[in-house]
Amino acid sequence: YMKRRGLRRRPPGPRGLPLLGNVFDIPAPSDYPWLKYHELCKQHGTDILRLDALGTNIIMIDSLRPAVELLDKRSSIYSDRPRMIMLNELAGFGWNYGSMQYGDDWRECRKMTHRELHPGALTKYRPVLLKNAHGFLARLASGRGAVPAHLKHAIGANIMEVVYDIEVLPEDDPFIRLAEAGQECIGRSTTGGVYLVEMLPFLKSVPAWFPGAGFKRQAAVWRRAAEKQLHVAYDDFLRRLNMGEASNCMAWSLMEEFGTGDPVTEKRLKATTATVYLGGAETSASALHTFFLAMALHPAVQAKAREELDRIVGAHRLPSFDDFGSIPYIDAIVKEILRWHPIVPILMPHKLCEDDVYEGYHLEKGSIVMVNIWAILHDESRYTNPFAFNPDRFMKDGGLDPDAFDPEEVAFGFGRRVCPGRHLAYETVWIMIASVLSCFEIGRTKDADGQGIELREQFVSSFVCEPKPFKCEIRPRSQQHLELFAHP
Ligand code: HEM
Repeated sequence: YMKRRGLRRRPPGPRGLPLLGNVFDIPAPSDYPWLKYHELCKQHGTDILRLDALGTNIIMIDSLRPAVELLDKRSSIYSDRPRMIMLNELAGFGWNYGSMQYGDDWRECRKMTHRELHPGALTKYRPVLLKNAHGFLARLASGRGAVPAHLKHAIGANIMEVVYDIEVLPEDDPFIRLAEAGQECIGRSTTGGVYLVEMLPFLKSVPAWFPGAGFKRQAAVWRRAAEKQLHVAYDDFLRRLNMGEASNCMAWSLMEEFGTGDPVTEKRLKATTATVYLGGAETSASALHTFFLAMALHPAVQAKAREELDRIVGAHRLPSFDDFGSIPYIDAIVKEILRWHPIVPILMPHKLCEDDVYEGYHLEKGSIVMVNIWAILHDESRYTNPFAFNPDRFMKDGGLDPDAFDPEEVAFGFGRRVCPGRHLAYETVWIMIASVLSCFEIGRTKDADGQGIELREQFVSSFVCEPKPFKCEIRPRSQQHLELFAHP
């Protein structure tokens, strides 16, 4: 057997050190790992790279073909997740089905989510998305506060109402704050290479006071956030349900459908709603933050979008979901936002649960498989001039070009783990963008001499990627446009 094993060809990668393998080749999360991994793949002339992290194989996929071939077409063996000790076991997020291992609990949670968030079911939540988009316009018109905070509020408001029928407070809402804490924990604990405990599971039993066991103290803090996120909103929903006050929302429909008599079902229902709350509260806000930067940098794109909005929607009403599918340039902007600086540049890790062979390479059972989403969406053979923000790349003869490769195929992941919130995310981002561009112009902030101050295309390096803080000016297009929505 050893002999056969020795003959098996593994995917290329940097030569590792004895025992430690490639721990020093694994890019730090703060170091734009998608750029580093792409570089490594180029150095080794491969689009499927192998690294050894203390005995665990990491397979990093750098192009579309192997991603689709393995994660989509062979999804029955590529849909597990690694153990994620920090997140699932130490920090108490084991209920989060996004990081749960493949199995019945995960499958049932996904089914529950799909039932509520597939495109047909989503139409019942469109009024919520529209209302919160208008609330966002009012906040922009107020001239107070910063865009990212308004975005987090609008997206948080959507998710709380869709999932639990909870109306959030105008400021400082505790449910939104909880979601932020949860996101921070996920972001910091899942980025490969952060916590040594992932690679050396025996460290899990080191007591928290032991020098170097800072991860345990951190986990204890996150554990409280994890507990709250699972229980607080759900309990609030149950309380209102008992008083006959909770109405149509995800928790309510799932309860109608599945009942709560059975404790296993109730556990799954609670985990499903909490996972959607966790997964849905930040990602779309980051995408929209990217949108504001792109618009401040590209006035011509705004002008073109406004021209289309004026022609299709007119100047006397705001866009609504009746226009969904009929303003192609807005879809082109959404697609380009997903592509230009992908919100999740490196796919959440999948785990291969059987030995497999791809193009003569042996891929070992237990390997952690990741995809460089950023690299696929910047592949020059697919997108000319990939670093430029250019929605027109998706347009042809005034409509969407059916031959342009759609970033949605990649930006939301692959196979059985594909993002279950992708339609909700798309519709949310779409209505927000259409609404904002109908009423406002986004421009550079001017300095004392009336010159636009320099604006940089800089992004944070983290699991969920968004622009670094920047200043821009948001001007209503006219008084008439302001009168299209209620504002204080
Ligand atoms: C622009 C917004 C979004 C982007 C770019 C995005 C992207 C992703 C990606 C790349 C994955 C990993 C898929 C994989 O492992 O193959 C994922 C998983 C997930 N997303 Fe999203 N997402 C977005 C919005 C949302 C929203 C709004 C929700 C909630 C409704 C959500 C809920 C989830 C959940 C629960 C998972 C885990 C799925 C599983 O492991 O089975 N996401 N998302």
